[in-house]
Amino acid sequence: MIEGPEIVTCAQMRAMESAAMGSGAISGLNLMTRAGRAVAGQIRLRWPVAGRATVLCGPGNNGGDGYVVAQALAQAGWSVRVLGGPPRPGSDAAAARARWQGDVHPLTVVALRAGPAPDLYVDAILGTGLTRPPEGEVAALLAHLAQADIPVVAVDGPSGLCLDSGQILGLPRGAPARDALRAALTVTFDSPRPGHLLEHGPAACGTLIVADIGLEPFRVLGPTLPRLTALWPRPAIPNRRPLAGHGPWLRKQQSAGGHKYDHGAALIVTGGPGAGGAARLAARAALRAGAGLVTLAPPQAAMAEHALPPDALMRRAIDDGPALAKALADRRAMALCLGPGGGVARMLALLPPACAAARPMVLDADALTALAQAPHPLPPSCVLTPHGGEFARLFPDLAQDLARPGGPGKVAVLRIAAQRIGAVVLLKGPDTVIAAPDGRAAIHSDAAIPWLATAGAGDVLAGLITGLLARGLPPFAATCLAVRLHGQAARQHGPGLIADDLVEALPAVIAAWR
Ligand SMILES: NC(=O)C1=CN([C@@H]2O[C@H](COP(=O)(O)OP(=O)(O)OC[C@H]3O[C@@H](n4cnc5c(N)ncnc54)[C@H](O)[C@@H]3O)[C@@H](O)[C@H]2O)[C@@H](O)CC1
Ligand SMILES: Nc1ncnc2c1ncn2[C@@H]1O[C@H](COP(=O)(O)OP(=O)(O)O)[C@@H](O)[C@H]1O
Ligand SMILES: [K+]
Repeated sequence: MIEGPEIVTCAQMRAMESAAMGSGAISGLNLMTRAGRAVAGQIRLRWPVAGRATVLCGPGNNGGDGYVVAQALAQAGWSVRVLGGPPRPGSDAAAARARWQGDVHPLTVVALRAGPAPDLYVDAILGTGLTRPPEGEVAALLAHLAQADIPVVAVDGPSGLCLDSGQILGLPRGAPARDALRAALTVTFDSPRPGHLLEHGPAACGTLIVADIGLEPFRVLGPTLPRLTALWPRPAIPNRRPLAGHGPWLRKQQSAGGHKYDHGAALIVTGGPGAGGAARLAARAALRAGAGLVTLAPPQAAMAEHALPPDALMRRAIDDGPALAKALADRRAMALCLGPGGGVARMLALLPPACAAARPMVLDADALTALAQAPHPLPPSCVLTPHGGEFARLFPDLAQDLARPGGPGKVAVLRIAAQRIGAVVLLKGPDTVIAAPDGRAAIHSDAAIPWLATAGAGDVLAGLITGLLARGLPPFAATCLAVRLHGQAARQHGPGLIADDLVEALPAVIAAWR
């Protein structure tokens, strides 16, 4: 299957920790020691010359990790100053604090300012135990770290970032996180959490490192917790969970024979006169994805506009619903793409026969608006690719949940959307989230490729998915692979990208991944 490393929620992480401790094989203090030492190791890798560190330790286990970091850095010759809040008596954090041989100053801005300026701060104030927006002294400390021109290393996550939703608690959703803490480096444990990759997460975390602390044997992902994977970034997790192979698909080895029809055919419906560009981008991408035959379907009045390169594109006039139904009676018309530049009225007319044909299908742009206006049962193997506005038209109640601070977060909302509509749903944006009706989900962070937000990029994505569907890839896998190809094409091209470049960059991406 085409999947990336597993992402675990905070609750799953706690369940793994409990399972590990319950097995008797490892204690909480052991785990804390591994976690803290992993952070110290990453610091020493990046700052090889021992310097000064100020470690801020909160009252919970995140703070406990912090005392271990302090001890490990001090042993390596660092000059370490520790600020700490009182841990719960008898807790692992209290035990870790007792092992720290130096002073512990109060966890206050006054104490922070009283010491010499360090070379780096270690933020071990709050991790997965964050339950409310930081306020008072904690909020003041975080504001101080955010403004200081000194690198911050975050333990598990920057304090204040919800590691499930990716929202900085206390900031309105979607608000720029300019004044919030931005770590230079975040070291988390076992697997990324959704919040490292969603919303404010990527900017707040800086470089994300995932350290193995030996929890793998205690992975307790029951059937009620379907897989959530990271398509990008791909954190280095030592010795396990390599990105599963998509090479055969990229090499076109899955097909039974060598004929172009054996590689699948796709029909890309275009808009009326003057509105064919979006569908052309989608069609070119479907060809690059390896579909054997791609046909553009404009209305008769726009046919002449499509007598353009690439000559590899076929054309077939489709004026109305009956004409589409006739075209789809040809068994070779394998997969369908409806929406890019399509026009809402045309999509309203074509959606019913398209759904009736029960072919693998991508609905994008105007087809999504049409579907919102005239809800229609979808056939199996459908993929919907809305941006935020289209999503709100299709799922107004879920869009409100998404916008609510402290709400359920994108992954949970997308899972509900996919199950409700019975199709794979991909929500585009600076983080792309994909969910299938059976609960499988994936995240691709586009935060590092802002130049991908360019007109037509979504059309290319719709075409890529259609091309892979035409070749027989199941909808969730086709969508995940298309998103990875799309993102990597943007990454390899770099700034200055226009949507046409994405299409042309695909062969190099495929060549590198095969
Ligand atoms: N779960 C696991 O498998 C492991 C967890 N470890 C560490 O343990 C951390 C989780 O520890 P905890 O569950 O103790 O949680 P935290 O240490 O993240 O925070 C819990 C404490 O912070 C308080 N708190 C929550 N929100 C606050 C706010 N806005 N302002 C002030 N105080 C606030 C809570 O009341 C509680 O006292 C992880 O982030 C990680 O660093 C590691 O030791 C290794 C293994
Ligand atoms: N801020 C961003 N950073 C990076 N990529 C983004 C950002 N916003 C949107 N994208 C990506 O850009 C593409 C835009 O798609 P879409 O909104 O459908 O545009 P269009 O309809 O013009 O093709 C999607 O792949 C989306 O994930
Ligand atoms: K932290």
